Amino acid sequence: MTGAKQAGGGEEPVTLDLLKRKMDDFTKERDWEKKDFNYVLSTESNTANCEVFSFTIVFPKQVGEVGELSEIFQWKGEVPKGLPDWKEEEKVHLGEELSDVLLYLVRLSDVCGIDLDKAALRKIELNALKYPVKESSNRCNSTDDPSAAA
Ligand SMILES: Nc1ccn([C@H]2C[C@H](O)[C@@H](COP(=O)(O)OP(=O)(O)OP(=O)(O)O)O2)c(=O)n1
Repeated sequence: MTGAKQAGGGEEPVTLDLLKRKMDDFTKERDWEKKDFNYVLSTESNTANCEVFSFTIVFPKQVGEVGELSEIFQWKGEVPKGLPDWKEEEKVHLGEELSDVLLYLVRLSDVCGIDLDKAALRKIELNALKYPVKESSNRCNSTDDPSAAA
């Protein structure tokens, strides 16, 4: 990934943590936290640490963004890697929709207290165990989808 401009002029590498912080700032600056997640803070002493929220906006909006992303590929048929035939503005649009999905995902995991870096790395390890190289290679030459049977 490339870098993001820092206040001092240097570049900070783009990480999930940077995106998380930027989304948090974005939401706080606009006072959208309550609106986004409809926080309900308990007033009862025995449940003082109870902080609940419902996904009134962010989760449905993310699902909507996935819809917008899939719409870009509607009627495109099979597309070659790197999208060599696509116009520059189509690629820019694709980048925007991919980013919307990523940013909402980062925000959702942050508010849920999920360490997405850790969870994703663990999932990649689990995937490797589920689909051992020996039994899963040459998938492209096969009409069977080994993941369907797993
Ligand atoms: N409560 C919100 C609303 C928006 N965003 C940010 C995350 C997304 O990257 C982007 C989504 O903005 P829009 O809802 O305006 O959606 P689009 O950018 O897709 O515009 P449109 O739906 O008009 O194509 O803004 C956010 O963080 N929190």
